[in-house]
Amino acid sequence: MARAIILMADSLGIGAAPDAEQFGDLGANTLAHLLQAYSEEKGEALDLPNLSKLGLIAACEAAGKETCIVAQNIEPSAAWGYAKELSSGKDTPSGHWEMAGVPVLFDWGYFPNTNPCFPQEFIDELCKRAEIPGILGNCYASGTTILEQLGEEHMQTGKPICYTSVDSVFQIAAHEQSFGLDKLYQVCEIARALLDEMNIGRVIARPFIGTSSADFIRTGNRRDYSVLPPSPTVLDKLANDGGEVISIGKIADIYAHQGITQKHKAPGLLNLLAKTSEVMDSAPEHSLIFTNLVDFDEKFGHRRNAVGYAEALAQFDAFLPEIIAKLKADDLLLITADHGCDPTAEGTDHTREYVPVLAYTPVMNNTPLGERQSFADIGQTLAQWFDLDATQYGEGFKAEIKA
Ligand SMILES: O=P(O)(O)O[C@H]1O[C@H](CO)[C@@H](O)[C@H]1O
Ligand SMILES: [Mn+2]
Ligand SMILES: [Mn+2]
Repeated sequence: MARAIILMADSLGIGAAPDAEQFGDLGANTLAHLLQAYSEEKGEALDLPNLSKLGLIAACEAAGKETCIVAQNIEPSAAWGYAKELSSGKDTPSGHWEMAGVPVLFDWGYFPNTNPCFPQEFIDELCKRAEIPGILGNCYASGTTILEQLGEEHMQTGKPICYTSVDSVFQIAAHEQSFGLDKLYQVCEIARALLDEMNIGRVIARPFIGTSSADFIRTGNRRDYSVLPPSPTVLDKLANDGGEVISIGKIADIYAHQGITQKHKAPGLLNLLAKTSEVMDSAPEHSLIFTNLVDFDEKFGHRRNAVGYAEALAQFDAFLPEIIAKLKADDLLLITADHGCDPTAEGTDHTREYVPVLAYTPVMNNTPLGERQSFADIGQTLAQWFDLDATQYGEGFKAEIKA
């Protein structure tokens, strides 16, 4: 019996994927570029000793073919590699589901980048069923910028702010008090039902508080309404085998609550890490602790805040010894990402990148894992780790790391 802990660093890409050009992402490299921006602004290199020891810098330099500016580049004492994505999109569910053994090989529905961008019949039906007087937005937008532009009008009119991006998403922002959180969730559920036939991956509730465009701020009550993964993931396999699948943060929402046996939420990077550490004390054998570290993406990647991203990464690095110290002999620690979000790229969208595949266990062979052909190699490795039936996709690497 064994356990596994996945720390999903949301958006920590490590170099443009071979198909990046098709996504307009030639030259993207989230990690290398945030390190560069940090050293330019601060006049000194960021120190990531623990991530470096786990092979993050080695993986980035191998995948992205760019030098990473770090204070010390320590020889890895873990298994490290990098993976490219088979799925057709560079969105969160695609990256996650592929990592759990189910790549998204169909095309999601997307809204056109026009103004307005949503079909009128859909909006009419949404307003009728939700009993709302209309919508604001109806365009591609950054979720924080659109609050500054339309938040006050929303409070005056009661019309929710609806927007999208290059991802397959329909996002609804509304004020927690003036519109009401429950009402926002209801509108999202109605939208979810209407958007299934358009194959839209997620409807996302984006509640916010504040009194004017000067102080609007999004709250932790975000909720994602995802379609179901197209087939059972390794999470379902483990849960069906009597294992515990413990979601920390957004994981349960991303997997549409499939194959999850326990859920914990916590606000912000350090609280998510602290919750992970706490859960490690009690999680039984045959359990997966799966944590999504969303701040990297939401607070820094999409906001194109490279220095903030770097500082958050240093906080993550500093927390790692506590997690590593709690690992038992048969525990597997995996660190990876679901896509890139290069904070130095144009626009505010994700970037199509390689992701790190870092694996550590107290009793192991330290070995380079090389270029992995799919994120699904992680799911297959988990299937091996927990003695489950093999997943359809992915090459597992348990034999390479197990001493
Ligand atoms: O700008 P915000 O609202 O953070 O939106 C981002 O969050 C969405 C879901 O991850 C992405 O599609 C991206 O557009
Ligand atoms: Mn993500
Ligand atoms: Mn994102």
